[in-house]
Amino acid sequence: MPESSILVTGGCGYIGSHVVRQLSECGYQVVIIDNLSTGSKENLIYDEKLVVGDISDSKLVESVFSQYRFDAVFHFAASIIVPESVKMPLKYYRNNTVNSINIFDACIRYGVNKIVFSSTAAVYGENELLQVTEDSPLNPTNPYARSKLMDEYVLSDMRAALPNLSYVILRYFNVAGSDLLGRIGPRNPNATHLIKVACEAALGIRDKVTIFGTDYPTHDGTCIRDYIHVEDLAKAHLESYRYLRDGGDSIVLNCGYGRGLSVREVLKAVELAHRKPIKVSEGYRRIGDVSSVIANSNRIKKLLNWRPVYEDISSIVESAYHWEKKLIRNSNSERRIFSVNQSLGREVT
Ligand SMILES: NC(=O)c1ccc[n+]([C@@H]2O[C@H](COP(=O)([O-])OP(=O)(O)OC[C@H]3O[C@@H](n4cnc5c(N)ncnc54)[C@H](O)[C@@H]3O)[C@@H](O)[C@H]2O)c1
Ligand SMILES: O=c1ccn([C@@H]2O[C@H](COP(=O)(O)OP(=O)(O)O[C@H]3O[C@H](CO)[C@@H](O)[C@H](O)[C@H]3O)[C@@H](O)[C@H]2O)c(=O)[nH]1
Repeated sequence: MPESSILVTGGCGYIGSHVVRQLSECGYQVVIIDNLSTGSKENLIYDEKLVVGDISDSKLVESVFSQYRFDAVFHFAASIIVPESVKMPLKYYRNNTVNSINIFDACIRYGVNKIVFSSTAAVYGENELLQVTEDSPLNPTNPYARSKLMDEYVLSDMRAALPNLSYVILRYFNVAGSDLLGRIGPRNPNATHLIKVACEAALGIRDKVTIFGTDYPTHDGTCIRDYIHVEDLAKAHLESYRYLRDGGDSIVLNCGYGRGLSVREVLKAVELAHRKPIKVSEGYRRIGDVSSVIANSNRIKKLLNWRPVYEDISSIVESAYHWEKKLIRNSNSERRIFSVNQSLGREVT
């Protein structure tokens, strides 16, 4: 029987690849399924085993589960853009709910009884609370959030039917930043996330950043979010796995720091990293957005051996900013090689 490993769906994506990197650095064997729709092979720096394919493909999923012996599944693969989910709801219910069931079903059939699942703070929706706990009312306001909440219900029902199964559902708040050594980071060129967009605007990839709504009932009229560094979030996954291996029961955990920052405050932090003002315009509210969502993170601190390390917004923004700079440097040097080869009449592959 082959040595047991961890299956990571969506492991070439932004968050998944940081988790894969940390798992490899801790000596775990990792197998990844990714269709590379938004992820990239370049995010795998330790040459982990990658199966390029779609989790909707039952035959492919079957062949992966039958080929390896998995101790756990970390399920990241999903579509993640809130405004797109409002325009294309079925894409989200299909990829995030139906396709997740495909993976969960394989877990049951192959006796994989530990699942770490990527959920979202978006399941809380609009709320009047200073901080949301895992037991706060759930009121998702867009198809993306509802598609993820359905997965949570599916896992909870599976657990009720199969006492051997245990899961950790991690409700991520707003994830940002990148690997501190600048090896991996968010690569999607069509990013919509505030910090990436603002860094791109600072560095001239976009001409400006637009604030979506300045009339929210918050201290400066812009939306408030709890931004978490991707390195801290990745660590929460490794600790979740250890918790499950130690026999921990199924749980839902908020992954945030418990402090909220407005859009304007985030833009200030980007200007500080850039050491110059960035071009900002004020626009209308974006459909599907809620005014404020901040984590109460007492439970994760109590149940896992997890303590935030990069809580300061400047750490998050600086790593994001340096990553964007590196992407620009790399694409410029690729362009230079391309034009040198062209002028030498070489075929460029
Ligand atoms: N980024 C955030 O702020 C945030 C917040 C809350 C929750 N999440 C959740 O975290 C997870 C990862 O998000 P991310 O930001 O890394 O996004 P991402 O788009 O970078 O990563 C998703 C990965 O899944 C792959 N993928 C998508 N559909 C697939 C399919 N059908 N089959 C195989 N591979 C598929 C993509 O190619 C990509 O590599 C998602 O489940 C998302 O809902 C993200
Ligand atoms: O160009 C931009 C981009 C964003 N925003 C605002 O910035 C805030 C954060 O937006 P964004 O970075 O797009 O994240 P969210 O829409 O809050 O959603 C993220 O965070 C959620 C958890 O809170 C996850 O579920 C989602 O997957 C993830 O996209 C929101 O108020 C947006 O209106 C702007 O004003 N201008």
